[in-house]
Amino acid sequence: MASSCFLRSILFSSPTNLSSPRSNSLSVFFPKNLTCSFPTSASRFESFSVSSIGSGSSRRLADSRKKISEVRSMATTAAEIGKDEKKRVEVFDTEENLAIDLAKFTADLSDKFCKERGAFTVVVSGGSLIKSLRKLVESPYVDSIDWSRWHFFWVDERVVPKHHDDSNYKLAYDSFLSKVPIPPGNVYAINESLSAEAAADDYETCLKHLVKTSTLRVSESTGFPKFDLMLLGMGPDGHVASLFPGHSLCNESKKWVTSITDSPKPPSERITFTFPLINSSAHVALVVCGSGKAEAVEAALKKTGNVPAGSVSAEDELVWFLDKPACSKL
Ligand SMILES: O=C1O[C@H](COP(=O)(O)O)[C@@H](O)[C@H](O)[C@H]1O
Repeated sequence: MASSCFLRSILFSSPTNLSSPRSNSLSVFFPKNLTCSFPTSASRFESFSVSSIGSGSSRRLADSRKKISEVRSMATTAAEIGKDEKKRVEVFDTEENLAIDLAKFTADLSDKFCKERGAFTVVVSGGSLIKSLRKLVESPYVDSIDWSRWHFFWVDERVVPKHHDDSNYKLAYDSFLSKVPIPPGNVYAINESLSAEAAADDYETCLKHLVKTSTLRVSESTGFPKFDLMLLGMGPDGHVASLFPGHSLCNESKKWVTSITDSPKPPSERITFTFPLINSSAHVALVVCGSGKAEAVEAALKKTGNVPAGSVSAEDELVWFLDKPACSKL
């Protein structure tokens, strides 16, 4: 059955061309279950240990001219610690470098899935994550990514009009969707004219339709849809999507999409993917910046507290993208 999922036209605008500075990631060691990134050369370590946030040294200026293709190789992944080979943490000296690496990470997955299956299913959160995606709509990615193969979803949405400042659709549209040629029919926004409950059901129906047409894969282990990539932010309280600490929705095990009418963070009415759906994704990136989130990062990664972000997993790969302030408690 076709869903009434609201499909919105996308405007097109010219890409901007910006130089691409390199990124730097450093090692963070945790008691268990993590694979971490660390610098493999003295220059990379020096670059971090001098707290190069906003640094204008000539070395970094020279580095900043290095090609974007070098960025990822410099953030060498290594050192598996513990059992969970699917989880790793990358820490960047600046949010700028994080954004560069996140763009490369996303573009590489886009290439892989477009080649393998002719489609790339991407889910985004709202909030600060969207700003950290800005490098994707710049050169070289804006021209090299096959946007026609993208299918674009939201992990959660506030039940407000699409032009409302609280709308996650508006946030993504203004700084991302309006700048790339994703076919309008591949952008799956909620039908905000419905109640929260009906909008969640409608979105789930939409996903079921996409499973039937094989646009969405299904996880062999869970039976839930398996998105190729989920790009998530985290709130200062450790919430992800609209799954808040202590809320019963965190325990939902059957529904794919559900509604909340008592969100502790306004607006109160929202729809959200459930944990089983989120955790059936092939790849998940959890992107967290700022010292205001350091305690929640600690609680999630060291398992010292019960925060929703600590329950996020992925079938193939979960990567935490952190800036230095966000990992200050680790
Ligand atoms: O309300 C929400 O908050 C979270 C976190 O937002 P941030 O601005 O602190 O990064 C976001 O991931 C979620 O999508 C949004 O609805």
